[in-house]
Amino acid sequence: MYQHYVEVKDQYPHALLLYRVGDFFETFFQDAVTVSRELELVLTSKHGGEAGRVAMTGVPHHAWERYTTLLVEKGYAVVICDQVEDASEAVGLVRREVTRILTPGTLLEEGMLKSSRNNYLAAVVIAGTHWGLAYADISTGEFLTTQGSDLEHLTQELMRLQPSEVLVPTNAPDLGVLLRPGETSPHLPQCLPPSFCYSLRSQVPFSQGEARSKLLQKFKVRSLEGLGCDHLPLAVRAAGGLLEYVEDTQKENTVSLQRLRTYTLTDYLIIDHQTRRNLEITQTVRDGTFHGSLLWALDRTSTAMGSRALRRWLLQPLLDIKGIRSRQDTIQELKENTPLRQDLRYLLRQIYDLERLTGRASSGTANARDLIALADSLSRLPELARVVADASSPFLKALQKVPPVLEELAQKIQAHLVEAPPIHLKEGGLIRPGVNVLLDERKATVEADHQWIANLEVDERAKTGIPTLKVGFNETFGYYISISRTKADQVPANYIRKQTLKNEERYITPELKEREARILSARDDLYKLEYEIFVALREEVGEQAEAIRQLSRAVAAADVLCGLAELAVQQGYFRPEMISGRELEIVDGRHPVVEQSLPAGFFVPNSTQLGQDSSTKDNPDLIILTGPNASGKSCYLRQVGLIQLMAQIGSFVPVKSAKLGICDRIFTRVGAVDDLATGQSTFMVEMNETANILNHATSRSLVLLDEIGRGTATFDGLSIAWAVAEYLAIEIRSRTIFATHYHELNELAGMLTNVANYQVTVKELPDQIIFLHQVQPGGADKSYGIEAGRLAGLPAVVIQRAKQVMGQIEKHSKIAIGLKNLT
Ligand SMILES: Nc1ncnc2c1ncn2[C@@H]1O[C@H](COP(=O)(O)OP(=O)(O)OP(=O)(O)O)[C@@H](O)[C@H]1O
Repeated sequence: MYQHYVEVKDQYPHALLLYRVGDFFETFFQDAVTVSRELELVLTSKHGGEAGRVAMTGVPHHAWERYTTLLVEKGYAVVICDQVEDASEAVGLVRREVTRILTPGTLLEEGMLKSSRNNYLAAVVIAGTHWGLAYADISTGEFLTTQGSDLEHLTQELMRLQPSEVLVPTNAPDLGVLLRPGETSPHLPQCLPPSFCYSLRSQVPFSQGEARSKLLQKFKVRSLEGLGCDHLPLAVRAAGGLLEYVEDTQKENTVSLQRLRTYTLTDYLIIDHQTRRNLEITQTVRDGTFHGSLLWALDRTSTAMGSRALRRWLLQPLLDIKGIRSRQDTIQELKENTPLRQDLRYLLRQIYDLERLTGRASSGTANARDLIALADSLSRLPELARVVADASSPFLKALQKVPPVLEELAQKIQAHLVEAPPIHLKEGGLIRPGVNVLLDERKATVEADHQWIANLEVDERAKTGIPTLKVGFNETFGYYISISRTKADQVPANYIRKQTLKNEERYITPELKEREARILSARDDLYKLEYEIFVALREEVGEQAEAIRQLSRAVAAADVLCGLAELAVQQGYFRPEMISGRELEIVDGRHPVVEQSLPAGFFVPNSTQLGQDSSTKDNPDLIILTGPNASGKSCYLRQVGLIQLMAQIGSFVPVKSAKLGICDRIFTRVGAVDDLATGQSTFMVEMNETANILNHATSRSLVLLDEIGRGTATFDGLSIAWAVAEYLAIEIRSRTIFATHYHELNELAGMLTNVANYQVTVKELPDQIIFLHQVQPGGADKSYGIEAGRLAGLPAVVIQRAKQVMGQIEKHSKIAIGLKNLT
């Protein structure tokens, strides 16, 4: 056995090998040490012949999923080598084979996945500054590919996807290594962010020829034109290499991936990683929690599929007005029609994760409970179709027809499987009576046998006169007759003693043993047939995978929109008018997350006007926003960004009314945090982010700047802030809100027609400042910084001195800047 173990282990030197021995999955040698350390399990050792004492750590076979999940979460690849024949039937060593390779990106099992987010496996191919990226979620079947020519975009796309594992073809000698987050290798291209798991793979499957033929073969097409990637060699190489890896790791499970879809980054609103972080779209900046994020505030979905879809939409808002409007139409219909919305939500809540259940069915890992859940969900779809029968909006119409084949499939599953089947598939109890004649016969035989055993107990009690006599069964001895030791002298002569326990003696009789052989083989035949019927049923589901998934996608989208409609009703959101121009007009906007964290009515709404074609002071391109600390500048900035982003996923927004031009990108630069991980100072992070904005923003972008130039000397900082504001207003003409404590920037408005000053107002009382949180035209003339210091408890002498110093500075410094092109 050890020899076989070592042979298998040699093929997977970089993975942990879980090797089935009896009721355990064992690990040996160094793997045992690692597993014992990582899972805090006892490390034992056993004599292993020539190998001497062998370290081992085992986990019970029925709990392998739980333990494997923990190992995979810690960034290990795990190889499962299972027994593939019945130990009792084996001649010599039980045959074992690798049945599954689990890596972070190739999970299917329910307990290993998070229901509200996709689990992406990605593959990258880099050639100079050009790159190809493919990604798939094998649990839901999504499979996409793209290509680009700027490595920065590759990084941004990976940050959007947050893949669990990234495949990288290399010439590394140690192929097969899985680098855990933070681990480095000289073979990993520099541009790849260190926060992911990387699998170093051979170049071969990622070569043009191999990858291409893999895709052609998988999707049964003659050319890649239909998949949209014929002209994108790097995208093809990434997709082909990814496909090969999936097949390699899934072994006998065939994964049904949807048809490969090619996409372009410029099809979507671009939000870079910093902006996604700053706008707290999926997690908060402060502590990285979901609670307090935009997704948290917006998610009113009823299904896991809807929840995943909403996350995808928020990370990839649209540019296409038509697409946005058809989402809006659906929300509008659902918002206006309360009974429709409520009925739909009620039914959606009864639909399980069809996408992943289908994935497990088609890969052969679904159990009977999965199929029951799938059938129950499918059988809700006709009801769903009836509820939306009169609906007129696009996403509801998509639910109006359920292919009859799916209805029939649901009925068939329900007719075949018992209502509450066991988890194990090979121990019977799955199939209803009346499904299969042979099965019913076998059941009758097994039942007759049970009856025979029950009668035997009664008969033997009568024969022997021992009322406590029992017939029992265990896996080692089979059936036996148990008699308490005190009655042992009354045992008939034909009883053969088999085992002596503390209080009982166990016997067999030739008659019982003969019958036992029949009973056990009848039972095995029954279980086998039940399993075969189940597998055939599961395969039938697998054949309909594409149809089920197509409908699941429609259900997920309707769920997202229904949730957004519910949100719009609960929170008083309205439909923004989406236009192709540059105008951004928000009347009484609110911050969607802060508003929900405050008591009702406490949030102060504020309006915004930016970017009309003929810019005036009322409709500037750039707003300089001043106001004391904690008055609400950051909140206002983010509010505008979030409203624009929500509008571009098709959602209604927290406003009284809004007219919003489509943005190509949203940029933010918000309060600097030291990026210790990359060894950059606060100021350098700030400058990098600002450079990125100035190099990429267009007149269609929305730029939100919260302080620039704070991390350096005042005059340096002010000078940079001035030059940046001027460049944005004159050269780029993006729509910009620039929050700052440098009041000098207010002078810009006097020189440029497309710049306006706004301030967040406060009310000053003798010993306190009241924050009104109202944004009004005009620049603040005072920064209240010293006042804030006093309120925070700085000693009175320090405050006094600070006022003196400020007076001096104000007296001596007279800044006259003027405009770049006017000087
Ligand atoms: N419109 C509003 N209505 C009600 N409360 C608000 C509003 N805007 C901001 N707040 C509250 O004020 C607090 C401070 O806001 P914010 O952080 O935006 O201030 P700031 O002006 O950016 O401060 P600093 O200059 O110190 O960064 C927020 O936590 C929020 O609770």
